[in-house]
Amino acid sequence: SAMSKEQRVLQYVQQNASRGDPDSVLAAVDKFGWETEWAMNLGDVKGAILDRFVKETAPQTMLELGTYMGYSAIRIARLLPETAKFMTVEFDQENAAVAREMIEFAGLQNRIIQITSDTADVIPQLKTKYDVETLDMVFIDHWKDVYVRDIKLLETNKLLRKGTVVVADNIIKPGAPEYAEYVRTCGKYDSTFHESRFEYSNDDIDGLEKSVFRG
Ligand SMILES: Oc1cc(-c2ccc(F)cc2)cc2nccnc12
Ligand SMILES: [Mg+2]
Repeated sequence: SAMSKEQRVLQYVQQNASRGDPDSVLAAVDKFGWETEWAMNLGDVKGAILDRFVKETAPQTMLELGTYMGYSAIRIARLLPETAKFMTVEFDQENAAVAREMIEFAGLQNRIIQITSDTADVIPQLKTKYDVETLDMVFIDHWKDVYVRDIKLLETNKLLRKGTVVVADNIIKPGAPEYAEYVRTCGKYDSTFHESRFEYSNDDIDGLEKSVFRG
């Protein structure tokens, strides 16, 4: 059967990037996104903001909700030391399969623990099954209507500690208003909005919310 868009992106990466070179993989995905087919990766513009947050935080334990094709997992993992523990969770089996190959092509399969499951099932297992004590950083980029459910699950499962940095994509487009309202008003976070551009768009506005848990 014909290839999916995600498989076309993977093929473009395999034919145009250098194996074991994460920056060339990111550049290829971004070139494809700008010039050929839009896709819902974080992209280069918002990606540069996430890079800055990851460098500032230098997390030893990191969690990503929503792997998609693996683009932001590669963005994050390329900045982490060998000793860091980084888990990324994807529910869709086909996207997870593309991500596994993209991460392997980038040579980062030893830096990334890829989990194919529902985040609601994984979060309560992180301490017991994945040997996590608390998380230094979280990147939320899956379905907007489960952002609030999942950050509350992180809280109730005692996975956040004073200073844990939670970054969320798509605050404007498609929008996560309940999430923004929650982190900005519940009193548990110091939250700031970082305006940017929607992925592979010169016109549409989007942005990342950065919320530091007060402990
Ligand atoms: O960055 C994103 C953008 C969109 C999206 C799709 C279609 C539109 F028209 C607008 C926005 C969906 C997303 N789902 C999960 C994670 N990230 C997403
Ligand atoms: Mg997104």
